[in-house]
Amino acid sequence: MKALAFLDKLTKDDTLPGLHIEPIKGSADSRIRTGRVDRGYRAVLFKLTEGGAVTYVFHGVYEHDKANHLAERAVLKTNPVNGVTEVRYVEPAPLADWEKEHAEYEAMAQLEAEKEATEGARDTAEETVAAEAAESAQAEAPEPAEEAAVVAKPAEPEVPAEPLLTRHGVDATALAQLGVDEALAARAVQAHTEEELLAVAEDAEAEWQELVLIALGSGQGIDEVRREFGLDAAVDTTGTEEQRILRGLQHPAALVTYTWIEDDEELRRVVEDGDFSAWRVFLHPLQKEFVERDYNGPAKLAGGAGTGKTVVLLHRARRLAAENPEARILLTTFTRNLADALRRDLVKLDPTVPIAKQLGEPGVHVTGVDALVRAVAMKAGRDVGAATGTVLGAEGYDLSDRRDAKAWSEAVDAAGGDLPAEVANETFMAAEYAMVVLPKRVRTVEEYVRVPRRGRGTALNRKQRLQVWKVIEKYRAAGRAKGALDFEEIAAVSAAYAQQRAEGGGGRFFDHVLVDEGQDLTPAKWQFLRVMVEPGRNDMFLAEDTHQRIYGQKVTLSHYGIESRGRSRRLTLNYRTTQQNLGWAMKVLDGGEFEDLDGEAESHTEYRSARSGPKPVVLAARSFAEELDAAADLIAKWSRQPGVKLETIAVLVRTKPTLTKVVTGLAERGVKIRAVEQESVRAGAVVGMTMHRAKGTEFSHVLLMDVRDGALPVGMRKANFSEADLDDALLRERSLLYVAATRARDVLAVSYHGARSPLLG
Ligand SMILES: Nc1ncnc2c1ncn2[C@@H]1O[C@H](COP(=O)(O)OP(=O)(O)OP(=O)(O)O)[C@@H](O)[C@H]1O
Repeated sequence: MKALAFLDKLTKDDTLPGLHIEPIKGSADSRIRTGRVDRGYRAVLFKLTEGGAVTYVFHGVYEHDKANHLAERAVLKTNPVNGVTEVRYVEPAPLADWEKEHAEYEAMAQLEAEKEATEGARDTAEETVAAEAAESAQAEAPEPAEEAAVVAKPAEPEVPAEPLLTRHGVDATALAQLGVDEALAARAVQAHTEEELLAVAEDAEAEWQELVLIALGSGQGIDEVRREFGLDAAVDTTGTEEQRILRGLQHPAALVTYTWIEDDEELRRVVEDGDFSAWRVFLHPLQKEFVERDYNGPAKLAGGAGTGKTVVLLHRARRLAAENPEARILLTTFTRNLADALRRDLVKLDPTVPIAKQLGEPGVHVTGVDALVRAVAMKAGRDVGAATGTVLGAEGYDLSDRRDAKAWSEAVDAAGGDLPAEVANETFMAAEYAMVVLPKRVRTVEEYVRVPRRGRGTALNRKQRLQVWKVIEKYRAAGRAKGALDFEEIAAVSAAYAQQRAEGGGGRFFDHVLVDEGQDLTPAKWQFLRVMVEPGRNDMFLAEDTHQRIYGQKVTLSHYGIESRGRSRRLTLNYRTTQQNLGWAMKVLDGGEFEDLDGEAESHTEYRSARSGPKPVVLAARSFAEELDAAADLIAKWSRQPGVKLETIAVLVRTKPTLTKVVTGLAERGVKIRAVEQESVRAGAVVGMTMHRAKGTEFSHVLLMDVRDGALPVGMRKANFSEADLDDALLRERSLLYVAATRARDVLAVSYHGARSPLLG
């Protein structure tokens, strides 16, 4: 906070007396300056003067003596191989210590910030300040949790004979050609395991070098890394040193560390917020590319949990809105809670982004996809008849009436026949309807016996198809009698209406469509989103993580008219959680087979984090009461740690009834906990949530409870499931545990009583 106030004053006037900007005698770089942040801490900066303009490069805030120690040795220069501007030290220094103190300072500043009022309006900046990312207090590695009652620790993997980078075909020469420091490269090529490489990478003085090593260690090809970080361009050596340094600060690799605070409005916002949320300012080069690039058709961004897919969508929405204030931009996702979070974060990113409240208004319209489907259906009004005719072969539905949950089993009973149990059940029928019948607009038995059933795991012969259609007819007849539609039907009807409206010259509802959590959408919803926008430049941008599919069936977009192949890329660096938590979560995925929305096999082995922390703890108990005791103790311990607020601790469980029991049980043991369902998280209590509700959220400490055999995977009536439906249901349970585990930023713990869940391996 104080660092931000310092930066703010500096952009106004660097001669302000309170700043005490001073050179250091005998410093290795004559540009170095230190400035007063408060009694005990000083900022370290470089002052560049070029063509009469002054630019400060903000290096960080340190305790007084360390600041001087650093300032004596730090040198700002460009990397001779690639031109990236970096800070180097004339002699190796114990950076880790300084960083620790830096983080302590941030934690202290955070506490003080709570007491202090934020400063008011700002004047226009005269200088430009390139600010280095301030390590946030939350990035501080917490104390390892004590491993009480631990029964299961992950087995230590065997160390392979060949070093990690050698196995990926990378040697010291290749690293030198990228511009990685010789000493760092020499150590990196010796690392045998990912953990060792991560430890080496953490010592990199330049952040881009750390990220490059992590990317190469995860198996990313060297050419791809070179392209991603802009290391393939020829170095421009013209001009003065000052000019080269300024140019090197604009390099894609430098922009992971430096940003330009020229825009006073931007700085004011960051200062007033009292937190320098890195995601608002610093993007990974690949994230930046996704924000800025134009695509001639639907583009897809895949990526593991916490790789910043949502961050990219928010920046992209803002970019599109800034480029064309008249543009109608849809930012949508699966649930209302997630849409609310997207809206909040978009406003946080930039309160000047126009938010469209009504369908058809210019600006960014942020809404859950079901709400949008209904809004479009309501718009259709009387015109909806033609659309229901196209989809269902009948008219006269009331769009506000929903089907009830038992409708499928009633239809199965009413149709009779001798279908095998694994077909004659609600799960199979609802999926057949959503995956084949509705998206293919099947209205008659003749159409149904001929329709391709691509992607459906269970084959049906002609006789079985006739019988399945009987069930579907019963289902439709019951709906018609009530005039009611289910969620999928209304999406298909709204899609048909929007299509007919566009074909009749009525135009589209949006100019750009951005979708988060795409893996959870059904075919009818994809078809609906497809017709919201005219095919063409920047029409659709989709973010997905197939490993996080926890609803519905696997969808291949090209089957439903959305062709993103050739415009698909993947983010692999996890910004949210530690390597230890991520490693644990990825092990959960090991037993499953996954395909993305392009129908390509998706692996999770490339996901990495640059952060380190304690290993996840698994607590075993003999009874539910004992599990609650252990959980209450653990939460009490977490909440006593400095800086940990209750609402940053979450307890996640598989089902709503378990949530009720856990919240009651923990409250009886003195834990201040609140169950959170539709509403958003409020301060002052530990958060209890179902794992489904936790999708898209994050907490510093996460405890997954009741992860026992019989509770996760949740009990299924297995006899009634076809093999394919059972496999898919189990895959979703696996994904759910992965989603839940990847909500933890710093500390993850898992508990169960009785026998552990088979998903724990
Ligand atoms: N470039 C960045 N710099 C710093 N932090 C970042 C960056 N990108 C993302 N983050 C942070 O990482 C976390 C995860 O980001 P985000 O929610 O966008 O990821 P996601 O891929 O959508 O995750 P999930 O699929 O798990 O919901 C957030 O706390 C976000 O602020």
